[in-house]
Amino acid sequence: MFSIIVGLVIMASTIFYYFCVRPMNYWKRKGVHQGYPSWLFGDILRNILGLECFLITVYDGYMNAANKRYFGMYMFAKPLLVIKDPALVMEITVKAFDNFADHHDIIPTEADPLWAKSLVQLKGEDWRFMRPLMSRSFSVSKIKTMYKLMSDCAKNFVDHFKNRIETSIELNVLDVTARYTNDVIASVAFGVTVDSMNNPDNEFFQVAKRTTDLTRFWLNLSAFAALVLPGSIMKIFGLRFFDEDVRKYFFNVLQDSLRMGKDSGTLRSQLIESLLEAQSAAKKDGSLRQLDDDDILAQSLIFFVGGSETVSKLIGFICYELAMNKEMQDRLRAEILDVSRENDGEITYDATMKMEYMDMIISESLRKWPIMGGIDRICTKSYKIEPVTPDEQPIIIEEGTQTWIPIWSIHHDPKYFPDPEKFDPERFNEERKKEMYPYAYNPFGLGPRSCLGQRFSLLKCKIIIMHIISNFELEPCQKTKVPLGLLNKAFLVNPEVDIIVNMKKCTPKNN
Ligand code: HEM
Repeated sequence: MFSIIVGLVIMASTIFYYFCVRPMNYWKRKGVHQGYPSWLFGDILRNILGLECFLITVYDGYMNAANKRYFGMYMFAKPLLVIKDPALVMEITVKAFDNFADHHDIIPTEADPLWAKSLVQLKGEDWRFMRPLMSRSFSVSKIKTMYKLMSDCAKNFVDHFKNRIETSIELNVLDVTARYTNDVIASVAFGVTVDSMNNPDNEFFQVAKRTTDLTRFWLNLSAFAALVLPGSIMKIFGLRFFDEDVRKYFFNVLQDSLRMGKDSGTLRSQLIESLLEAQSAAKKDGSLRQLDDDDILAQSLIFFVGGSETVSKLIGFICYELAMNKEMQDRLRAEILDVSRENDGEITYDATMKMEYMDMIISESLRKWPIMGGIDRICTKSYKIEPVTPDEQPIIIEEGTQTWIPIWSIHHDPKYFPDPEKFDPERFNEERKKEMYPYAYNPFGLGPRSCLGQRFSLLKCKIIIMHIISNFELEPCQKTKVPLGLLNKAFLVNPEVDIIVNMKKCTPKNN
């Protein structure tokens, strides 16, 4: 009996050592700096418990690894190489793209086949096939045609508040900007008109809200579970991105929109138009790679997952910073009104693109609040990082290893952005932009896999800010949280509390 117990203890200790202790020395064995990971959970225990935002955990590790170009972390037992040095970031994302071509599976294909078809998750040849097709939908000429649709939604937003009797309104910024971004997506990606400003209970908005809430418990649980569980187990527990009813709902919306487009001879969805062209071209020439309806639906849903929360949060942070910095707000208003006067009150796409101070404000907001916080690349072909400092040795990154580009940390590193907590749009004036450390500013990622929606997001953001600032004054109120930090339970950039500011109608005097 005694020997059985001893045997079991030895077996349990050996298993524990091999699965929970030994993996936490992976980077040490390679001579790479690492922190103090805990057994089993690695460096993410506080994130799993919702005690700290993952970006802050990485930032602490980043600061502790002073003078290093990279350092190691662990997500449970999975090693993660964090790239600190902007030149090395460029090497991995651009020069060595073929070795680091893919993202890791946020949710495995087996658990959520629709999510696996979206460009964000596509891999290898499938990604190479889809990226140029999708890029057509985001060309300058396509974006220009979206200008009017976006302006209509922004005008609806402003009218909603202008028509209210109060001269000052306490605004939960993210709540209302989510409604604006929703209406834009409904219009440009699905070709339907919804009015979430005046009718926030509309079904499209309600289903979209469920899809885009990236802080929702099940999604975060799924993302953590995907680090340890095989797809088949996740499928059994229903851990996925898109619920079946969400898929069905948007599939029907898309089908209706296509049918109506065919009947009237005009298809309003800019995105679908390009994909449908590709679908019928592939059918005609009998190409091996056909596009099915789920391929198209998956790309439309990216607008929600990649492009809804991100843009509404960016607008939210800009409103917050402008409310906190009245002089900057006044200067921006003056620029907008000047451009408007020059164009007889009608601001065009080209005029919007010429607003220099607007660009500075948005760039600095994305510097201080880089919505994605970081990006990953999976090593798809093993790669050697050559040493450049005396204390470095060559390291081989093995195939399958995950790397992390800590955008938040780099954007908050005083070495690249002095006084990083200060909101200072002057960092992006023509003179200082030239002095900026190369590859340190990357809110949209970089290289062939950088954000496809960059142009679209910036335009959508400029249009609404233009409408808000030319009609209202923003100022902090009692409920405005100062300073504003990050939400602990979120993985990426989320404000710790609602962003609440006062919005006052502009009087002719302050116009
Ligand atoms: C403020 C808004 C946004 C920010 C800050 C942002 C940021 C990012 C970042 C950092 C990446 C990863 C890039 C990389 O790995 O190098 C990304 C990827 C992507 N984004 Fe965005 N994004 C925004 C809005 C949008 C919008 C509105 C759309 C679509 C309508 C969009 C579509 C995509 C797609 C499709 C990818 C994957 C590209 C690929 O893998 O080829 N994003 N975005």
